[in-house]
Amino acid sequence: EDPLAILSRFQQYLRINTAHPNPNYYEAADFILSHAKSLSLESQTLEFVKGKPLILLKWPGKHTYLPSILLNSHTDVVPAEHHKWTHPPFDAHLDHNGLIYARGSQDMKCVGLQYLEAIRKLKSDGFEPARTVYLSFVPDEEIGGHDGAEKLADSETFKKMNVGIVLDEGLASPDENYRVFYGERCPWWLVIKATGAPGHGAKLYDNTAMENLLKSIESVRRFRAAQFDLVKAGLKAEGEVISVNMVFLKAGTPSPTGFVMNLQPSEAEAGFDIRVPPTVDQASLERRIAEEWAPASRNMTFEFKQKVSVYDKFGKPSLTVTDSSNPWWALLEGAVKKANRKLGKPEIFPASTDARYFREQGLPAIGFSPMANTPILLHDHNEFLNKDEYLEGIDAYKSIIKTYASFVEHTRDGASREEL
Ligand SMILES: CSCC[C@H](NC=O)C(=O)O
Ligand SMILES: [Zn+2]
Ligand SMILES: [Zn+2]
Repeated sequence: EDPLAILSRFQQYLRINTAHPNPNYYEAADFILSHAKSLSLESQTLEFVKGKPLILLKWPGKHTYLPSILLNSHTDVVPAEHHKWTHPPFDAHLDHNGLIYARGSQDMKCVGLQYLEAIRKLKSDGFEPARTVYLSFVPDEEIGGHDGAEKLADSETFKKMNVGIVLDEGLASPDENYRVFYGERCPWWLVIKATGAPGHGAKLYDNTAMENLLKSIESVRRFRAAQFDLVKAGLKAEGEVISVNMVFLKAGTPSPTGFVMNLQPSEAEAGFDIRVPPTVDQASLERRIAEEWAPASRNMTFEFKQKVSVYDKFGKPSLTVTDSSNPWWALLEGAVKKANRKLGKPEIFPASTDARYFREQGLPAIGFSPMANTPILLHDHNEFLNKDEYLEGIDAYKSIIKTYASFVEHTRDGASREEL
């Protein structure tokens, strides 16, 4: 097929404005459904929450008893500051260097459509899957996924799908190897609050709210620096340390001209975006927060706006095993190799994706977006993807989907289930 036709379908998807806070979900749904129809895939629109359609597509496999493959992607994108872009973020402009500029070109409309294009190619080759392949196009990932992937993973529909492996998004790779993720850090959004006696701005006294809060901030900063040093020294990867970033400070007594300057306030608070690797002992971080960052002895309290457990529902760290006990790894590696590409060392995703809802269920989930030789531009201005990288990604998925969908587990005596 003419690559321009393939690229023009990608551009069409990118031109649908699904940015928060008002994503045009129905237009995206119609677009995906029309593709599904042209590919003769079974389709279903699930609306767990009104106005937020989730599209589920099915390519039935020959062996319905085998666990299925789920290819997940989110249809929403983060907002863009239009005037700061070289090309408008929803034009999907293809420039003379072959770069397609658009919000969602990396995160992650590329992947959603690459799945479909790969299936289009496999179908035209006459390939028939042994395992059922599902595709989910979910809303709301960028705002937490609660009305999207989380509801899907908790649903009866999902149980019936008998999913055995999930593929979801990864990150672009500046070098020639694709990046691949076996887990992700858990978001803990912490608010700490200090109280203290108010008093005259000229008076030095102990236990003010500001002083109490500052002691905590100093303690958090020391911890942050120590974690960051491990990364700077090359001892740990970004996803292997706990990140803590202060995201707001709130204190002071407002006045018509700003803040009252000679009054020490009785309350002060700060917010932190903390990301916790699933390899971390959760209880010890909880103790640190309660004893060092917000100790009651210093008149401090704390609250989590969000706190995702590092453990799955069976109490195990929410990580997908990367050794030989998980055949999907070797299969992925082999399939990527067949497409003449290589995978980097498995990493922990530094932020959050919908994959956590599937790992939470105890399922293996792999984060992977086939973008090599590409700067990491997700959520940035001028997000772009090279057209050839996009097209090669389709071939990578073609190989992966073919490999995964043909995989028939072998029993210990070497006979496949099919033969038994
Ligand atoms: C934790 S809910 C928000 C999810 C968001 N995901 C992508 O950026 C993130 O901040 O990681
Ligand atoms: Zn994403
Ligand atoms: Zn994102």
